[in-house]
Amino acid sequence: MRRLSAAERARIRYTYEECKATADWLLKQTDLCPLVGIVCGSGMGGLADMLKDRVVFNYKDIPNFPQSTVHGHAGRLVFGTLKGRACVCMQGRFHLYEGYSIQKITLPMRIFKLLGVQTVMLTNAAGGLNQDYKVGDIMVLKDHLNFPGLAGNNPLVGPNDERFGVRFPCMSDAYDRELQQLAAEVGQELGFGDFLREGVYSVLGGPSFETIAECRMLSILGADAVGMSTVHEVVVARHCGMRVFALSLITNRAVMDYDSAERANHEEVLETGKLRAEQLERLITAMVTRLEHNNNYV
Ligand SMILES: O=P(O)(O)O[C@H]1O[C@H](CO)[C@@H](O)[C@H]1O
Ligand code: HPA
Repeated sequence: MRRLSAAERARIRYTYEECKATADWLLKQTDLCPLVGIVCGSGMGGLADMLKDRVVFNYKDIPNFPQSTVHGHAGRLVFGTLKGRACVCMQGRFHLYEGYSIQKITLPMRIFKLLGVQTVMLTNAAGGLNQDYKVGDIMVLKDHLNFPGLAGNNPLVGPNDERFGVRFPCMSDAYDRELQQLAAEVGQELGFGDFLREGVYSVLGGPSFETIAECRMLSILGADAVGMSTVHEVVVARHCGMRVFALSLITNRAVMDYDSAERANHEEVLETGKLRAEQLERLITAMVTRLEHNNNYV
């Protein structure tokens, strides 16, 4: 992991004007006006490679942007086209456990909004809690359990700028139902029915993986998968009015049994990402293509 400077750590949030300056800086250097923003989960950075006519920015060169510190998150913002549709893709996301503030790890969502993005497609690697899930399943998120948020760590804590959104945003419609339906249709057409699921994602702070008792608790509470990301981005994306689609690649089975010899580890997470890379790319591409054919979707 790269060491963070004291100044990088200290900064908590950015103003509307600072976010706008970052978005304008990016827009000045590309002719593309992306309507779709994609976030690559751990080991899923290959999704960014499917873009054509790419303009690539390293996070370290983007004003106000944090830096990626996690293996499997390259740290590049990639503009490009997917079947003619202008997209922007985060090849690497930020997590709470990297030491950034929750406002800072979600800054890219506000930059997406100011770039003109209308639909955000988030991906993540997650541990499967649902006993029916297998490693390699793709779970479309229909809802979440926001544990940091329930404990007061919500990215919208602090002064609210109405130019982004309202003080008290609704979250009962966080995951766009039409986009969930679209994923189901496209998944069937691609022959992915056997490994496409829908479920509830629970987010914890990490970076330690869960104990057996924690996994059992999450399962009892209705979670189908567990991870350390995505939900914070969803809250900020919804606050500023973007439509959200999210999926989890089940990279490992959460350990629920004291007799189990399984141990969660990041290497397995990255390996599973590689195994399903092609199907993930096909699903996202087909969905984006369908967005293009129906303006109601964006
Ligand atoms: O959620 P993404 O970024 O895919 O990463 C997941 O993979 C890492 C653990 O292996 C954690 O960061 C977890 O959140
Ligand atoms: N727990 C938390 N985060 C994860 C996991 C897990 O089992 N797998 C991938 N990300």
